[in-house]
Amino acid sequence: MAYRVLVTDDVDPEGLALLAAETELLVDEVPTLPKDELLRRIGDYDAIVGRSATKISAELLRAAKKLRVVGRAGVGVDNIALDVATELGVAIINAPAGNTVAVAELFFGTVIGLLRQLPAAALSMQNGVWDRSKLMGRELKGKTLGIVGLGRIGSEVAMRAHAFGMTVVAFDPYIADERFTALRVRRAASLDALIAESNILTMHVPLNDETRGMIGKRELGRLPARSIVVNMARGGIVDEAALLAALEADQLRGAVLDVFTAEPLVADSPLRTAPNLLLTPHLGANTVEAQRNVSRDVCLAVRDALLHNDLSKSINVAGGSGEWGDLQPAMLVARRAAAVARAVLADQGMRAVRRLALRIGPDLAHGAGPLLAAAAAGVLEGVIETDRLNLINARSLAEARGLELSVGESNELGHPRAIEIALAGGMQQLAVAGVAPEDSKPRLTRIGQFHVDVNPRQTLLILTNHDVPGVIGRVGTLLGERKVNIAEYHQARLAQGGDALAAISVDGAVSEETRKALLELPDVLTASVAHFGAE
Ligand SMILES: NC(=O)c1ccc[n+]([C@@H]2O[C@H](COP(=O)([O-])OP(=O)(O)OC[C@H]3O[C@@H](n4cnc5c(N)ncnc54)[C@H](O)[C@@H]3O)[C@@H](O)[C@H]2O)c1
Ligand SMILES: O=C(O)CC[C@@H](O)C(=O)O
Repeated sequence: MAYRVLVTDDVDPEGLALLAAETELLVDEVPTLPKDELLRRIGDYDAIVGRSATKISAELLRAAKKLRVVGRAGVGVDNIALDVATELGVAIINAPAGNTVAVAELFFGTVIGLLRQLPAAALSMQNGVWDRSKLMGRELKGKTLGIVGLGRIGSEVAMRAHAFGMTVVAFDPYIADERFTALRVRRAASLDALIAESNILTMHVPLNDETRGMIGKRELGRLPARSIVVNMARGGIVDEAALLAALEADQLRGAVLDVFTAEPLVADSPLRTAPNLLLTPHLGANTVEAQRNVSRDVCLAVRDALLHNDLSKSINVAGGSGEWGDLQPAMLVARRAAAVARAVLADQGMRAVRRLALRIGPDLAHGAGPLLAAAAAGVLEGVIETDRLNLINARSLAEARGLELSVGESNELGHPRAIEIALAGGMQQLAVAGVAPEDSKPRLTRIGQFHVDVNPRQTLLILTNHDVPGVIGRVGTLLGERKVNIAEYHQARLAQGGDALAAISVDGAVSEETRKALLELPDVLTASVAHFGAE
């Protein structure tokens, strides 16, 4: 099966060649498309790869009936309707690391340019002038650099700032003290405290509700006199009108903006003529090296998502780390154990599951997010009407139906790679457990109190019966007569002569008629069927 990939914007060819090399991928490269044309064409594609110029709106995502993956050749995903993508099960993949150094270098290039008046100097030389006295500059050495956001770019800026002899202070409540220490950066107690001592204040945070307008009139007024403000993160983090007013009032030494609330910046924007404002047209990531890096990173991840269902690079699959391949068998157990628990409870009359509690052994703790998503998908499989139930949207779809989800690590499951799903609703509860060893096939090991040992393949039939002679034979004969091939038959009992449970793995489907016929057999008490979706 071939997948179609639409590439918009200017994505570096090195990454695109990796996509084009795959016979199962058909790549169409187009320039940045007008909104309406993109809307018209998107329905044909399984994936779209682009940069910040292409807006992946809710409307576009809803029109993209085949879309499985959005690849963003860069960091910021503020051009993508992330919630809608998650709801629809569309993977969002970005390239978070490849352009970090490019932004950090542009920071020093522009700040030094501003401090040494390089744009004015270059212009004066072009105009035949030789006036050195007007072009007196300032040094970075000894100045205090205040960094808001000590993530990838903030860290690279901090490291380089030491080489210039600057004092480096940062505000980032989400970063641990150890990271500050490792970077030799002093932690500011608050944003206000950082602002109060920053000769140069630079923003390296994502744009979100917390950071929009973070630096406004009040904050600009609290900077030391003649400070510099830099925004290379996203337009809107520094309030443009307040910045303009502060520059016009000569309250600041200057500012650098690489990003704008509306891009491209309109030709007659007052920012273009503001004093001491150095503007660049969103050039942070515009180096040959950075574009090659992000293009390769995103294209490899899009390829793996489409061809190998590897969603480990997808930012909307919650909280997975480590090897995706290593988690696959455990995700299969989680999904199938949940489907078994749901099927058995449904036959006991409990259809409205209210709680799903996942417990995992310590060796699977790194995969808690994807495993919980897999379990949620197992509960919803065959129950909800959607053509795109997957690891991306399973949790949000389950929660939207009022299902409470929880996950915890446990040493009491008997195996470091064990998985237990407990479903509950009303007074009823059922736990189904399994293991996903590294060196053998995944197995279901417990259904309720019964210990079983069965590989959950296409369909699992779960029977309870009186533990009396002849039941296994009668069940086997009935299934044989109905051409249902048994792959594994595992009988478990709690005590001789009491109740017993059979976990029967069969090839193909088991019809409702066959299930009812099984219930008619002497000594069979219940019969449940869990049909598993595609792996
Ligand atoms: N100009 C460009 O071309 C360009 C290129 C790449 C990235 N960017 C932008 O730069 C920004 C930073 O990118 P990054 O790769 O370093 O991201 P990152 O996720 O590595 O770092 C962001 C940091 O901000 C911190 N943070 C979040 N909210 C905060 C808050 N309210 N107060 C203080 N700190 C907060 C986070 O803890 C994190 O450490 C993003 O907005 C990204 O879109 C711009
Ligand atoms: O060049 C781009 O597409 C934007 C780069 C940058 O802002 C990013 O988010 O990675």
